[in-house]
Amino acid sequence: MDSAMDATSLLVIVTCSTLLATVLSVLIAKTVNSGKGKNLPPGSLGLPVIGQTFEFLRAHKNNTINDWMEQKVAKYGFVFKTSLMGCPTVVVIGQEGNRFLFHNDCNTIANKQPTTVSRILGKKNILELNGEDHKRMRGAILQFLKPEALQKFVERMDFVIQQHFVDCWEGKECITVLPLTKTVTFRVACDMFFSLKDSKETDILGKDFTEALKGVWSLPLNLPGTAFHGGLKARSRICKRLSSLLQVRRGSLDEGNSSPDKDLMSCMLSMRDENGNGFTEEEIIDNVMAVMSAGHETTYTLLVHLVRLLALNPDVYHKVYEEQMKVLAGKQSHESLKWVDIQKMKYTWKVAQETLRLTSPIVGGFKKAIQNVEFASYTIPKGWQFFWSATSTHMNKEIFKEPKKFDPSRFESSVPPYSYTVFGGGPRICPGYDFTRMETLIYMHHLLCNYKWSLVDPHEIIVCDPVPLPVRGLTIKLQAIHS
Ligand code: HEM
Repeated sequence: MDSAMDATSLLVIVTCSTLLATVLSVLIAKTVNSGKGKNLPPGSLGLPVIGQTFEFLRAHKNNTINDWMEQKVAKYGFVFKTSLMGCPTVVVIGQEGNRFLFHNDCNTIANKQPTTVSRILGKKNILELNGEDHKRMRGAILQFLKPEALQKFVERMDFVIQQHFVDCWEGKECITVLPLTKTVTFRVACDMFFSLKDSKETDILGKDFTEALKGVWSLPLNLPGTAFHGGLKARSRICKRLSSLLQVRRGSLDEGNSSPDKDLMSCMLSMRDENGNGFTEEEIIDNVMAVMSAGHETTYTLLVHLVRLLALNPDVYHKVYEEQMKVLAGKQSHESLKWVDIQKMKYTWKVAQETLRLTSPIVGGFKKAIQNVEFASYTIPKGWQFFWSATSTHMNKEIFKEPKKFDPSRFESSVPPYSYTVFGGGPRICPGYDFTRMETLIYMHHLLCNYKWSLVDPHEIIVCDPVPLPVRGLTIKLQAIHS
């Protein structure tokens, strides 16, 4: 009964809001066309708006977003207007567009997230902040994520990952990669961000995070049974748990049993601005949640595709294997990896970069025009949103020759600016780059040094929900290496 009501109200709300959005878009389109810049290529504005959003979402889900974009580009060029999520949108593809969006000041073009982001991750989370507030919070997060600070964590991360291989891989002939990478990356995050090591507790928190993230990727409809409602409930459980962990971290700092560089929470608790003011509990909790959400799905998606693409490309696998064996040869038995070892894994990181180019966990992002802006001689009116597409730029054959081919050697020389945007760009470029690199390389080292593997289904379909992943989680056959 409940779910029938939910479905009906959902349909009514979607229909009403899209009708309203259609009317608004047509009105706004008229405004644009009377603006001082030349008119934007029509794209599809004015056609039934709901169709565009559904087409976009369907293409995203089926992992055919690049084909969808390619068709639009062939028809309208690299800048065109359409309507996505009920909002008039300018899609901008390519280096010039990326440069324009990443470097515009926040009084002209601001970060824009769906309302679900602030409701689930909290209104103080970094993704919601602009200007000075954003700078201050980003500075604090980078204090922990910058390479100089991360170096101290290599051994700790190495320990969690090695333990994961012992617990979940040893003695198995077959495993499914996706749930395991999800667990290990979450355990690493809990240890690094608030020193939580208990695996039962991290697994409970992990389930709540998964539910909260489903709420982020849903319609903001707070009715029992909806993903958004479940997400809000998960958020309040997470906040309760993070709040009690915060008291523990604060207590340890006050008693002198811990230091500010122990984990992200301790680092944020210890920071003071020039007036001696620290962050509030709300700011710390919202931002620990934001960092975990931004860093978790993205990283395990990369690991799953690395396992997949190495199995499909034996030549590349052999080169990665050689590199990891060289690193291993320089170590004492059971000695943990060090920062200097990570720096030796250059080819393995190129393979990861190429994996990200082909299967970017983030297809692109939305921004919003705060006032009328000019781009490529077009006037884009205040209130419109922009969509920048990472994956379409990555598939541009002018920049990446044979773009569909898996070829890590393209990263042997530097790629042109604003063409590889897997981590975004400008003042909001992903601050988790070095963390991702470190975790990925430690994981690959232990995988390559201990196992050979093959895919049970080399043709497993990839779907985006919301990140691109093999639909059945990528089952592999394992063979232990006794080195
Ligand atoms: C494969 C891994 C990852 C990918 C592909 C990725 C990608 C991105 C992208 C595209 C953005 C938006 C940039 C923009 O708007 O210009 C972003 C922002 C962000 N990422 Fe990552 N990310 C990854 C891993 C991580 C990790 C491991 C962390 C944390 C440990 C992290 C933390 C963040 C944060 C906090 C932001 C918001 C930055 C801001 O608004 O200033 N990310 N990431």
